[in-house]
Amino acid sequence: MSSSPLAQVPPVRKVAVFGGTHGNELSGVHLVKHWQQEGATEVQRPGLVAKPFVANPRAVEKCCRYVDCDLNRAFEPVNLGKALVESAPYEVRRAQEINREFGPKGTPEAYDLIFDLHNTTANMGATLVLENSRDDFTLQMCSYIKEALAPEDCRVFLIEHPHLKYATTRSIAKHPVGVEVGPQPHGVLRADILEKMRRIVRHGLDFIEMFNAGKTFPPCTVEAYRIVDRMDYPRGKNDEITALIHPNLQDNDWQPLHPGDPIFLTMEGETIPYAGDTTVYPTFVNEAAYYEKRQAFVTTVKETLRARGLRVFQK
Ligand SMILES: CC(=O)N[C@@H](CC(=O)O)C(=O)O
Ligand SMILES: [Zn+2]
Repeated sequence: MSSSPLAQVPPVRKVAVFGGTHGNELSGVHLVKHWQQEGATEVQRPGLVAKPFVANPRAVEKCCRYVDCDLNRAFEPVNLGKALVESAPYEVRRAQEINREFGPKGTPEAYDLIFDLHNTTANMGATLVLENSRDDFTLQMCSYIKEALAPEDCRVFLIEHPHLKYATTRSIAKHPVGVEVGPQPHGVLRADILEKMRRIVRHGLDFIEMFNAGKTFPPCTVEAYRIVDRMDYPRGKNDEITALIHPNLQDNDWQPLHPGDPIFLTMEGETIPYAGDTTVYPTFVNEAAYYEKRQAFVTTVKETLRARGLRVFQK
């Protein structure tokens, strides 16, 4: 009989909670400003420091996603390393500042963990966005958060992919965790959505506290949805969208989409079916911010991720 070896991971002491990576996603903006004002007592735990931080203050001030370019795509090593000219986009300059304070990305000095708070107009509920399917610590934390929120759903969305992955703000941390909660229109605050986000962060911090204190976590599995493709809207002349998300698909994030199921509805009333040849799980269905990215929804496949048993490694 063989047992999977225990993952021994250094303590997670430098933690940040980012809001306003997108300035019009208001749950994270509001929570982070609140925690900054009340002295961050709600996010402090013995054995760690959690810093609430507004990632894109200029976009927050204007209540828009970004000023020059999407901050949550700006953390490519080439961007972070390049010498800045006067005319560099605001978000590229901001990415370098953030990388200096919380990174540098990929170095031992980097923050241990960043929660990056986002909202979506899609009906995704509570979602944890992961970048790495083999990070035992983060998977164990997701498993803990999912259990703590049950019977409410909390999905895990995995953006690990050879070319669909994007260079997120949180990717400068050793353990990046995106927190995506919807549906909420951008520029709007909803108490139910904010509360879900708040509970995820609190449970996540509880987990980190227990881990740092020496608790051993047994091996676990986490059901995840791995990104496989992006689907654009049908487009006509001048690149105009010629069909809308079909009512059968609208609000049905995470529900199985079978070959031949309706995905779009044209202005003439014609239904456009899904042309793939396997069942997929759509998400980010009709996300407002993705029209400009030519993305009507994302398709995912379900996958069971395995985490080894976990214990803190003390030098
Ligand atoms: C609607 C939205 O902004 N979603 C995020 C997802 C993430 O943080 O990974 C983004 O596209 O950056
Ligand atoms: Zn966002």
